[in-house]
Amino acid sequence: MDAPSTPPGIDRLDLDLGPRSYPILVGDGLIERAGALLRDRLPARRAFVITDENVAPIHLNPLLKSLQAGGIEAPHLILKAGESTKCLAVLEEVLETLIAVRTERSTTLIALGGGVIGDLTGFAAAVLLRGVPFVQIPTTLLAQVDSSVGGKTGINSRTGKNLIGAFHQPRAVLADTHTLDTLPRRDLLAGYAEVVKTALIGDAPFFAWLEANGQALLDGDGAARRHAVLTSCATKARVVAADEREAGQRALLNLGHTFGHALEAEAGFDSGLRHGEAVAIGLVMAYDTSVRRGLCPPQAAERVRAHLKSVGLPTRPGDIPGIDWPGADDLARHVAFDKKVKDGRPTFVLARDIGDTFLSQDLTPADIETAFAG
Ligand SMILES: NC(=O)c1ccc[n+]([C@@H]2O[C@H](COP(=O)([O-])OP(=O)(O)OC[C@H]3O[C@@H](n4cnc5c(N)ncnc54)[C@H](O)[C@@H]3O)[C@@H](O)[C@H]2O)c1
Ligand SMILES: O=C(O)C(=O)C[C@@H](O)[C@H](O)[C@H](O)COP(=O)(O)O
Ligand SMILES: [Zn+2]
Repeated sequence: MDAPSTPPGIDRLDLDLGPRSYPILVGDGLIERAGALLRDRLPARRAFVITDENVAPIHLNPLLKSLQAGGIEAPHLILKAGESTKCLAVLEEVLETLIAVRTERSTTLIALGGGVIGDLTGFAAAVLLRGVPFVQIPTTLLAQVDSSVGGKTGINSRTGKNLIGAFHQPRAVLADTHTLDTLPRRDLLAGYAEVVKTALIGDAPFFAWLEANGQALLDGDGAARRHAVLTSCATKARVVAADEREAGQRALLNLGHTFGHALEAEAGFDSGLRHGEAVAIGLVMAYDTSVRRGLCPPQAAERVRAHLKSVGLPTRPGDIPGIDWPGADDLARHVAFDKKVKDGRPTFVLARDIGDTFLSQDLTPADIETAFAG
């Protein structure tokens, strides 16, 4: 993609993937400027916006107005909000709608919403007509710092998280940091867990920065939010550029996720448990397990737990009200469905310290069950 100069007030990063490279634009008010920012980046001035019932009343009209002003024709579809939307039945509804309105190969799908809408829309774009372009307009902290970047798209199977999907990179990411002002606190916090994860995998100074500034970020400090979004996207872009399809080191971005995905699946995708909450608990499990195996100093695990707790994130399954958890043995068995299982053995991301993580196939079934038992 060409690299036209970035308009004032907007920060730009680039995910470098040769012909599939794309810009990540971060700033306040990007939705109102989307038409101007996208008009010369799309293969045709034809798009289709997919969003959800919570985002639509707040952010859809400004986007449609802006697209129209940019000469981009864009019908839209509004889906039910929440994790249970990331499923085959809704994917079918989306695809049949897109086919019925005669979507062409040069029509760009626009995902306006959080990670659920981004993952589902991206996957629809990957398979419709064997692939159409798509753009991410992430409206949650989680989507701005993580899910909109990197091209992992997909849905949940009845059994497990993201088990049906494809790598399909967006043409551009427009992260409008103003949208975070309307995000419910619980979802803001859930997104913050992925920021912490990003720091923990390889950036100890960023973790220290979060210990000092995380609360301000959560309380609405615009400069802190922008710094966190840019730092997280820069790390993610670097990791993905080096290993787009997770042949190796990209799996570090899965820190806490093997535990977290088992929690999400066993709780049920309609339980209300947020992905970021499961990741927060999974981060603690990964650090505690690393301590138990003698790999990591206990002070590092304590810092992780203390920081997550201090901002109000859960650190144990029991911290989430209203979920009837299965036993640790059932949770441990769920790990067999993880996409990182190789030769029948699960791969975990373990830690040597804050900002120092590595992949391991050495955990025993007993280690895993102990982790879930807490
Ligand atoms: N593809 C990836 O690399 C990747 C990375 C991390 C997470 N994920 C996936 O992302 C999903 C979680 O994403 P999420 O946390 O954004 O959840 P989400 O998409 O369900 O959004 C959270 C809630 O916030 C509402 N919302 C969104 N933006 C809003 C706004 N600006 N104002 C008011 N309400 C708003 C939504 O309607 C929803 O109710 C999970 O399915 C997870 O597996 C994917
Ligand atoms: O982009 C990645 O790579 C990640 O692992 C980011 C994760 O935060 C994200 O939850 C992702 O969807 C997990 O991917 P999965 O392959 O474990 O389903
Ligand atoms: Zn995640």
